[in-house]
Amino acid sequence: MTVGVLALQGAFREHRQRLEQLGAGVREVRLPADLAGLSGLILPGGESTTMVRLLGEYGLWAPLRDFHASGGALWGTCAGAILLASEVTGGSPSLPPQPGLGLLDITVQRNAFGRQADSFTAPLDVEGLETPFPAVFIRAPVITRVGEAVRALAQVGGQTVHVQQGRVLASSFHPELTNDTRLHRLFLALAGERAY
Ligand SMILES: NC(=O)CC[C@H](N)C(=O)O
Repeated sequence: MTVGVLALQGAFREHRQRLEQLGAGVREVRLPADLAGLSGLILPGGESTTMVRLLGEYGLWAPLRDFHASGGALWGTCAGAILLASEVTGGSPSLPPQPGLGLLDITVQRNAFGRQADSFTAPLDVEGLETPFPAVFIRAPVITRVGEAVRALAQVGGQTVHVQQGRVLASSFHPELTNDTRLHRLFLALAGERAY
């Protein structure tokens, strides 16, 4: 089984390392053709406005939606979670709303923890894990609305930060920046359910 990491910008190398630590085959994805034969794809953290622009330049919007429709698992972390959302808030009021892939029925608010709590690490209780996960938040978004089909799996201070809808996972934090590989392992299990 091979999984991909979207490698346009951001923390894709760290995701790659975690996946390789677990023995998974990993491919960096930059072009539509790179998606062929993958079981899952991680969209990393970074800067979502930049990634939105690059998705257009590399012609990836429709291929990513097709990848999802054909059963590929997706996991967006931080900026990647913003890319997956059906609605994005928290951008500049003078700009049109930032577009998303719309593969996850959530509203996500960018930079939601404000300046004072710009970056922090919190032990996070995640449904499905026996002990807390050390979650690193960096100018993180929060999920302010979850659709009926979406399960909220973790919260910080009453804010939802980790969700699942079918074969799509999204996390507000950076799971690739710690040595804890449990969430990557769960993602590989989800991706492995794809039949080839
Ligand atoms: N660490 C991150 O991925 C930050 C996300 C960034 N604030 C954005 O809106 O895209």
